[in-house]
Amino acid sequence: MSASNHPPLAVGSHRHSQIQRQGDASASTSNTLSSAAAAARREREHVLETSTIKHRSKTDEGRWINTYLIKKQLGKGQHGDVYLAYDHRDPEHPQPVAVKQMRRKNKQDKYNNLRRSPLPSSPHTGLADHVSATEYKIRKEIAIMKKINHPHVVRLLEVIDDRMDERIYMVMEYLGGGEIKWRTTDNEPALRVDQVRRICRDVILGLEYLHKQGIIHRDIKPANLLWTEDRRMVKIADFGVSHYSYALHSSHDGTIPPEEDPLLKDDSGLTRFAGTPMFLAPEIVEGNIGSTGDGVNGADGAESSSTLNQQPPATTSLPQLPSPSESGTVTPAPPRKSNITKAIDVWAFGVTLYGLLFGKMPFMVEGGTEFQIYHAIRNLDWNVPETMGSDRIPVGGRRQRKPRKGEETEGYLVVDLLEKLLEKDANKRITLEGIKKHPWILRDMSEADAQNWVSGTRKEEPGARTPTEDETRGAVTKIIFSYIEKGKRIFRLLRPPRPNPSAASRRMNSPRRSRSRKGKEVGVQSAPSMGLHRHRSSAEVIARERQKKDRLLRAQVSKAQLRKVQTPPPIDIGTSSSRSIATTKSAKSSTTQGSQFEAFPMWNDGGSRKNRRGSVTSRGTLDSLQVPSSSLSRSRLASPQPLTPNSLTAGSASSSQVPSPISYDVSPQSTPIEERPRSRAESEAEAEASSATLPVPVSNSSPFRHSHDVRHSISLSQRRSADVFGGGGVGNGRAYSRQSSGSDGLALAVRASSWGEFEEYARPSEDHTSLYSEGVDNETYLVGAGGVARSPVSSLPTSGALSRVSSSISLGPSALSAAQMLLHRSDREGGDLPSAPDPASQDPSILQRQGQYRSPGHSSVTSPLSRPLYSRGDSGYSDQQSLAYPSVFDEDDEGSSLNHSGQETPLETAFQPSTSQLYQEEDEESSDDSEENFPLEVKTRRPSVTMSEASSPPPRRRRSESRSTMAPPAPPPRMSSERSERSERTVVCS
Ligand SMILES: Nc1ncnc2c1ncn2[C@@H]1O[C@H](COP(=O)(O)OP(=O)(O)OP(=O)(O)O)[C@@H](O)[C@H]1O
Repeated sequence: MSASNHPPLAVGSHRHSQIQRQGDASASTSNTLSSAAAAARREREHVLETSTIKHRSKTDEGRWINTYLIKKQLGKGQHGDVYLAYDHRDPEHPQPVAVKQMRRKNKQDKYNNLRRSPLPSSPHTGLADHVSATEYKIRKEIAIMKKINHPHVVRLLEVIDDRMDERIYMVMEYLGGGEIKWRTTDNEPALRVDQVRRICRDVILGLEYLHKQGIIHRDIKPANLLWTEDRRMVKIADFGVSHYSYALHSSHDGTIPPEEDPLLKDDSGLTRFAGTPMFLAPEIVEGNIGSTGDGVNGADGAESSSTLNQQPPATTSLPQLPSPSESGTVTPAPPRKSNITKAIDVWAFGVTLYGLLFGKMPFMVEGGTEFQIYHAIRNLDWNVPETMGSDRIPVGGRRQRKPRKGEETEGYLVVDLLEKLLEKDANKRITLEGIKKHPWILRDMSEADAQNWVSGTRKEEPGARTPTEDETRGAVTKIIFSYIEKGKRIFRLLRPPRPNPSAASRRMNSPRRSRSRKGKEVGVQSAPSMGLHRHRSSAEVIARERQKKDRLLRAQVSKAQLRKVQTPPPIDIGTSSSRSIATTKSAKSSTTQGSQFEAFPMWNDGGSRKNRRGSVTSRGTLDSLQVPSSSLSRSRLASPQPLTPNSLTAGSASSSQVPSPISYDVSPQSTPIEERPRSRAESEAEAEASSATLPVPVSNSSPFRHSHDVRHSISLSQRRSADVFGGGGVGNGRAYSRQSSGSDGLALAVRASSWGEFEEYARPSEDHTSLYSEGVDNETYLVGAGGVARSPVSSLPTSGALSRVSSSISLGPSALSAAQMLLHRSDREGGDLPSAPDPASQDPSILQRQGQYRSPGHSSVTSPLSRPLYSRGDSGYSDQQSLAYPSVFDEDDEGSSLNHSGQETPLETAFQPSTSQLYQEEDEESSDDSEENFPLEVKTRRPSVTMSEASSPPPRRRRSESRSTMAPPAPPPRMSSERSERSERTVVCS
């Protein structure tokens, strides 16, 4: 990037920049738009916190995460990848944003099972303590960024933190100018001196604001200073190692800061040695050098920084420091919080200024190790080249005679400022206030501007905000509630059907039944809840279970009777919109003609949407049925009758409409009522109405059918089919859930028994509460059957394999006998039971797909419970087969079939892979992105050195200590001259 390409830069102050912008009539429309958008964003008071990923898809345009269309990779840091995305909240004017996506756990977390030391007093300490070290850091970064609102600091706009997702997404304002390029490939300065000055002004203002907020950035360097798109302003980015100091915050005006997020105040993860080696202040590196026992600077790093005041003469020959291997064990110095002051940001700013002016680092040691760099930082003096900036302004040497007042050269002023910035004694180092008044910074400012500039930024910038009380509970509270919420959802998913006619009919008839509750209960009450009530007393549990057993036993008997009288006749409705699997792929445009329609319409839904445990039954199918208003009367429920062709009309056009994933904000007026995107509440209400009015073809003598929502009955059947027989629902054919890939008859039956056919046998191994229970360790998270669903690890065996293992291990003899009973019964009952047409039988492509594991004799199936889709002889299907189809289990159920508008998502979206597969794809995709699209744009950083004392598990440290006493550790890394940028990476060590 050549400096001459830049438009003239505004003077660094925000105010000045604005003035200049106003005067710049030639500003492009896009710039105007983007600054208007930026202004609008600035007005946004609070950082949005989104706990659910409702929409995730991959289209030709890019990847979608909720409202964000992710376009290209902007950068790659040690903490995550940053992408350019467009916020389509306003589809007319998508706004560019930067989305940083970070994994909650890195490999080290996964294998080391790191635990944070306890948080300070907080009611939520226990849970917060369970997050991984990486997630803890991410949350800290978020907590810090949530406090920030300043024109010279990158703003956080939204945090998407879905506990079911392995990643956390930080949506930030987009800075289109990218990182400051401070040197050319020839190691020459890339910027003019006046440009450097303007950058400095911006950084000073940003830093000043941060310090007043009690935030020490700790990683100031050119790479963390980003240009706005028009390159008129620079903002400070990357708070990955930043530290919030309560004392610093309160010291500025003597007031007690408002209640802060407990994470902010928690210093348990504070590492003294964090930042980028080349930019580390002497007071930070001193302990590191001292701890090597090299005898140069003291042994323990605990000496006062004032003892470093002696400035050794500049020299090119460095004393060779003994490597840790020569000096014995490396004893990490205890963290000295007192060293972590705002002075370290001032030092790093000095190093940055030096780099911008001269195109090199002040303490660069050609070919030296990091230890030698630290030694240079602490002990050696710096020198200056003859010229500075790309405009090659003469400097005049390091030691200059003081000119008369008013006759100072630019070179003299620069050196004077650098002297004060690169002062090794932190106590003597210039402060930000001093820097603001320095003549070089004030140079070329009018007196009025200078006065304005010096009078400084207020502590609370316009638009700056104090976190609300809610926010103060912030990240930690979020963790808890999201755990609880997800837990509740799982509970609902696993709750068994309650065959209590009076209660159910009461529920159905109650006008006060809340919509949301209706929506959530639909189709989810078929799994056992045994073992889920962990916190109940055992007596209570036993009593409850006994009652439940009795109830269920009665229900079983009635169900069996019920099945025998239940024969839904096929109904041809001509142009129904029921969709088979074959229509799935082309569903965007298709309206299936003349297909058969069954009294169990969802059976014909055939994979047109995700058929997964706990999901709402087909919206499309329900939509397609326009039940006459007469049938909407509740009284029909009391005496349900089979559907007749006349009672149904096809409404396929509306149901097959696939909305744009971004269209949920479209106003109702703009689209016909049937086609307009619907809210979730609306769709739930509709689904509820449809299901409530669909006559159920059951005998009047069955008291239980009345008590069930139709969707309950059907999705229960579907689910049982899917779960018991290791495959998709009847219509779906293949919609695998993670827990549904049993491979042999007995295993299948075991799973069936555990899924509620014999509900007294719970599925302890697949009990989802184990995922979320507090006492679960990382091992369980990773290898537990359910844990796979939320902690996908590529190296683990397939979920099917895990499920089988866990099932067979954890179910005892009683469960096995129950399974055998089930098998026996399914064999016995299979022939007598009513049949529903298999969509596969109507669709050759499905037959072809299923042909590998399904005998033609099974082309017609009955209630999935009564007649297994796959007989014992079929012995399920292999994991390989299951891999051929996407798993749809772990998508959020709100987002699985309905988008924000409540409409069905495009079918490709609905039939999307599991989260882990998505991750894999995303990984592949990100590498693709970086390789194909932006080979030159991606900045790859080397991973940091992490020697955090706080985050290292003690036993491991002891082992490494003992190892290091026995065998010499590897020599320290060499700092090569060619790869000097290595020193720019961020390190986190204590
Ligand atoms: N808001 C943004 N707008 C544009 N680009 C950005 C933005 N934030 C980050 N980037 C780009 O992404 C890169 C990495 O981002 P960031 O520094 O936040 O990640 P990191 O993991 O903390 O990296 P590191 O700690 O190694 O510096 C940046 O250097 C920058 O190029």
